[in-house]
Amino acid sequence: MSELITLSGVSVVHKTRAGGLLGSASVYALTEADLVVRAGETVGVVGESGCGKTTLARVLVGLQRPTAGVVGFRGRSLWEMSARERRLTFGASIGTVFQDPSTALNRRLTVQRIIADPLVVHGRGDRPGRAQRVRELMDLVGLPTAVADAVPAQLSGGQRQRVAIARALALEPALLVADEPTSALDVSVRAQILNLLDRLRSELGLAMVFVSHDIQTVRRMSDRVVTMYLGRIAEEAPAAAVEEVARHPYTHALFSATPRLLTPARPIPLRGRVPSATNPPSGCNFRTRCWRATDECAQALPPLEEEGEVRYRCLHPVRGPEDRVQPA
Ligand SMILES: Nc1ncnc2c1ncn2[C@@H]1O[C@H](COP(=O)(O)OP(=O)(O)OP(=O)(O)O)[C@@H](O)[C@H]1O
Repeated sequence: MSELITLSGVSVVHKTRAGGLLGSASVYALTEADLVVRAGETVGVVGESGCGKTTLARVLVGLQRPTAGVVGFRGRSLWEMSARERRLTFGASIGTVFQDPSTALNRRLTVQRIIADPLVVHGRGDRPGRAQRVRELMDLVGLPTAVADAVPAQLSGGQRQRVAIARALALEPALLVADEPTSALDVSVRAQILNLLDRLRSELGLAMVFVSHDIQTVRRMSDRVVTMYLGRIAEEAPAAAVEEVARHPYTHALFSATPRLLTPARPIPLRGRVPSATNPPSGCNFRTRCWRATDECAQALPPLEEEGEVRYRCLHPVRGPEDRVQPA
């Protein structure tokens, strides 16, 4: 599969005034991320709140310029393109769906105007051609033609997210980046939107980056799971067998935190919160919450290990059920 987007050593550091009298503080939102997204595949990104998932998504869609590293798009460096070229080529190739459709859509515009917007901005087609394309897109995402002249406030949450998805697909992108696309929706419509995204990626051959804090959803939606912790990619593993093949304790901790029907939850407590991104722990940044950590974990960032399709950074990887249990 050809490479669509590559991140090489990509970091995003925000300077804030949180330092008060001491001056500015640095927030390490994303640190030295290496990632490849290939045509047609779905990459799921998972981690707790504040782990840098949205920052990664914003880098992938070109909304966030990295403070270090290279974002490559079809072999070219994104931030070396002119702004015009970036918008015309990259902007048209990547669609974005964010968490909350009520804030992502212009409240004053009708559904058909919202969906047509990217076509207008990119000068695609004439007026009748665009109207035809809007009808096709509405049909594709399951929106009834009756809502074409409605404004977002007249729609349900699920319908609003369908509008956002239709708009994201208007320019026939090669990649759709969906950042927590169902988190703001009622539980009853979440499955419908996930099914829609699943159908679209197979029907349209789309590549997708699917971001969620819920590892079960990420596993279901993806070919590959990327686990993020405190701004770093901790692990990458094939989705189908992730629970068995994952080596990083954090990936297992995320699984243990999800409710399950058939097997009892594993006894891995994910204690406390993610530490501050202003002052991340040295070495392995998960060590302060990890039941397998030793003094060695504080010394240096663990090297990248590769076992088949699994890539992780951990000195004490999980290799069997006994490693998943916290010692008494
Ligand atoms: N513009 C900004 N200025 C300062 N800090 C920021 C900014 N954007 C993000 N951060 C910080 O960067 C870190 C990563 O944030 P990010 O939103 O990427 O995490 P996330 O995993 O998407 O979390 P959530 O699930 O809550 O959206 C957090 O500590 C956040 O507070």
